[in-house]
Amino acid sequence: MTEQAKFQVNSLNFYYGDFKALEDINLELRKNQVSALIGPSGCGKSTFLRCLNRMNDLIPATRAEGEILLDSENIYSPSVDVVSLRRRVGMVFQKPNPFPKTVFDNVAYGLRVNGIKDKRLLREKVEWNLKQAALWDEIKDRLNQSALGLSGGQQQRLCIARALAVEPEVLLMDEPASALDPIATQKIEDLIHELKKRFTIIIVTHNMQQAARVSDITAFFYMGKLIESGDTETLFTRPGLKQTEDYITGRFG
Ligand SMILES: Nc1ncnc2c1ncn2[C@@H]1O[C@H](COP(=O)(O)OP(=O)(O)OP(=O)(O)O)[C@@H](O)[C@H]1O
Repeated sequence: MTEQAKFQVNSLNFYYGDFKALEDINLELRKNQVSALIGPSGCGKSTFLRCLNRMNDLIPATRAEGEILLDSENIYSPSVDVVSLRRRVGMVFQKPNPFPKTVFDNVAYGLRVNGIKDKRLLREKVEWNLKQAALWDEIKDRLNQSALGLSGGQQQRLCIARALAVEPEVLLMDEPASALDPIATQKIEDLIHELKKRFTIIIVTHNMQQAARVSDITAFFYMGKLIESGDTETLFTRPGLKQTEDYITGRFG
């Protein structure tokens, strides 16, 4: 594992029952970088992303082989506490999924779970995280209103604030902007750019322009295999393999 690596994935296979959804994945994901996972529908991007915080464990009859090192510790080793793993490796989903609670309570939720009771400290932390998610200015007067009344883009940034509140080290994002309009998408992309200074970010996207805009490295998956990965600019301008070139130029997928 290199000095810059946050995750080192070695010989990862993943199965849903008898179906092998990921085959022999080897990949380094670096600290304070944005890594984009691209590839046609069904190629295993989301499955791979969900391996990184063992969210797939929640799906019955699934099985992982190989290892995923997070700061040198295999997250699949029996001694790993999955709850604390998921605290370290937070996740934001495609569809914004705020709790049916107030804006304030959505962000305060994880803080309270972490044992913070002091009202002033809670308020400070909620404000800080909403600022981190570039949402504070828009909604500071609506903290006590339902999160469900926010726009889709605001809800997604609220979900990011909620994920950040538990102070993760890594943020997994599964198509975080695919349900949003171009302006809200731009805000999420700007935010990703800011957040990578403090976090390691791994994003699944169907949008290749978005991968090219936001990521430092890109990994191209096809039918459960990692075909090619590397520096985003190089991958998009001088891909090493014909399969990658065909995909990024829109010849298939
Ligand atoms: N819960 C599940 N049970 C069984 N098979 C699954 C499950 N989730 C995904 N798969 C299968 O695993 C393969 C990879 O799916 P995955 O969702 O990881 O692909 P993806 O690249 O993220 O696709 P998309 O871009 O459409 O979201 C597919 O063949 C899919 O049908």
